[in-house]
Amino acid sequence: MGQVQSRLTISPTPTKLAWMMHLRMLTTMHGLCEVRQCSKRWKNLCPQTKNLQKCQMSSAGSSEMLQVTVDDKSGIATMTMCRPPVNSLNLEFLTQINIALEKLENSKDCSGLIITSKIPKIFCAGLDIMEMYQPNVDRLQEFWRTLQEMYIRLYGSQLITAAAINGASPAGGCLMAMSCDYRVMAPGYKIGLNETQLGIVAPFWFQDLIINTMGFRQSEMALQLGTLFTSEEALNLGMVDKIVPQEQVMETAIQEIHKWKKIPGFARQITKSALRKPSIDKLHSKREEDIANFRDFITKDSIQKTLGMYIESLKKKAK
Ligand SMILES: CC/C=C\C/C=C\CCC/C=C/CC(=O)SCCNC(=O)CCNC(=O)[C@H](O)C(C)(C)COP(=O)(O)OP(=O)(O)OC[C@H]1O[C@@H](n2cnc3c(N)ncnc32)[C@H](O)[C@@H]1OP(=O)(O)O
Repeated sequence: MGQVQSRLTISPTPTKLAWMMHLRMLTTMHGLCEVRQCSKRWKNLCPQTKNLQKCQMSSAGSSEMLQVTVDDKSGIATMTMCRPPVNSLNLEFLTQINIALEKLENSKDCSGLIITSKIPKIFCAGLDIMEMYQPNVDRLQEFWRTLQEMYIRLYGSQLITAAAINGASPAGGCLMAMSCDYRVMAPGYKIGLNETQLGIVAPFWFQDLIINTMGFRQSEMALQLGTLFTSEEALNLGMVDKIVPQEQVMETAIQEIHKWKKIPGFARQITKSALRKPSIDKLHSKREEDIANFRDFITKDSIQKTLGMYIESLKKKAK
């Protein structure tokens, strides 16, 4: 019974049309022709393979930034991020993630999704800071819309989603992990919404997400202080659900999804949707306003100066 899951499919609504147009515009603007080709290739490949379905999506110039595999037997997909050096989320990478999320959501063979990283000691360093520093304003706005899209897709996914956090996960990396249903983390890494430490502000939907995850009081402290928690602290706060040794992170995520799969899918999905819909609807209703706020905030001289200094500090640290 647990295996028979009905899934909300993306119908050709105005939202879907807008999304397709958005993707088309991106491919034109940023030369992402390979993304489109690869997403076609994904469609063609999957029915032909027998057991492990493998999809590799790459954008022009960089191969295998995102690897997606679907285990035919269990229906569990694994999305592995591999964008060196630190899996930072730029426009192209986010676009690939969104395309993959859409495909998996619409695939009748997929019931669960694990997000993880191939880069040692890093889950995801959050947004690519270079997208926000001395930006082209059109691209900056597209970048933010694409991040909103990722959150809407992942937090609102009908799939059972788990983050296998096998490395550092600050800011946007934490957003991605908290958008999943379950988080398993290796010990000794940091996770949290550290935006204020960079002199920037986590927008309302980041704030809603952390509040939904670990409650108001702890969130207001964490958000104001921009705290990066150790894995152990994050476990105590409910930001992550389990800590296991590094080499057991993936297997634990798989086992957890199997556990969730035993619950009748329709009941689980309706419950998830009821719990998460208010936050998602809020972002939907304020989407354009949020993009304008982000643009106006990021392009302020004082914020550009702060970001410049932060980039310098990261570079110095890296030397
Ligand atoms: C009124 C308000 C209205 C609206 C809202 C407005 C605002 C803004 C909200 C914006 C939200 C932002 C969310 C974010 O995600 S911001 C990004 C935050 N991320 C971080 O702070 C992480 C920074 N990185 C690190 O802490 C470390 O790099 C990390 C722990 C991930 C890994 O450490 P490690 O020692 O392994 O590597 P490093 O030597 O530090 O780095 C290697 C190279 O990678 C570059 N790097 C690191 N992080 C980023 C990044 N996020 N983006 C781009 N590049 C990054 C780093 O500079 C090194 O590069 P090189 O020097 O080798 O070239």
